[in-house]
Amino acid sequence: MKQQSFSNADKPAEINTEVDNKLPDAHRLAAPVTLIKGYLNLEQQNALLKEAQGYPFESPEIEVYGKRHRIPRSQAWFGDMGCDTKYSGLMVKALPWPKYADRLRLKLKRDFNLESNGVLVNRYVDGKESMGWHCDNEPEFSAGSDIASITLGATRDFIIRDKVTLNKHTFALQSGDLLLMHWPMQDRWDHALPKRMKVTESRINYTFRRVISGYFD
Ligand SMILES: O=C(O)CCC(=O)C(=O)O
Ligand SMILES: [Fe+2]
Repeated sequence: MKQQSFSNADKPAEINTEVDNKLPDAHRLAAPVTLIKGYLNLEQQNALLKEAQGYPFESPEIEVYGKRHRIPRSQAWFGDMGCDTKYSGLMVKALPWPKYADRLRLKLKRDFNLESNGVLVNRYVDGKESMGWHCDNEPEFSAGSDIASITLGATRDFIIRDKVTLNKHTFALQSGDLLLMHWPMQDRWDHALPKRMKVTESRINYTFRRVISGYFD
């Protein structure tokens, strides 16, 4: 596979996870997200967790500053035909939708009119696995579309950071929670899932996205 530029998420960034609550409210931009706690019930969570055990997760090796290392998590991409993407700088062809992931996509469409044609699934086996600061504004993502993020398994801190003020908000995402990242959040804010060494359980995250079909053809 041809190696291309790596994404910021895989740079060994220093992650300062301190929440900045010092700025008065008037100096903060409203966080362009909506958090829906307990969006999925236990039955729905379990069906997805079971299904995810069969996903073909991959943890590609990439080169960062001349050194090869595997990304500190594993990932799988499902989508409609032609809805390919890139992650960690590598081209990824869409695999066909698994049953429960597709049902969840339809539920998001019904509940929020969220249009998605692909989902990136990330698996973090424990708190040593992580994702660095980045934003999801790749050119293959359709303008004007929100990204829906679903958490299953371990509770982990998800941090968003204003690109200009560096003001941060932390969300302790729990199993079943939904976080909607509203367009154009990706232009104004970065986000990260920092290491949490005390976490021993695994976490699965689904981010439903809308990509431009045939972008890489
Ligand atoms: O695991 C998460 O909550 C974040 C995932 C993420 O930011 C991404 O897949 O782009
Ligand atoms: Fe992201």
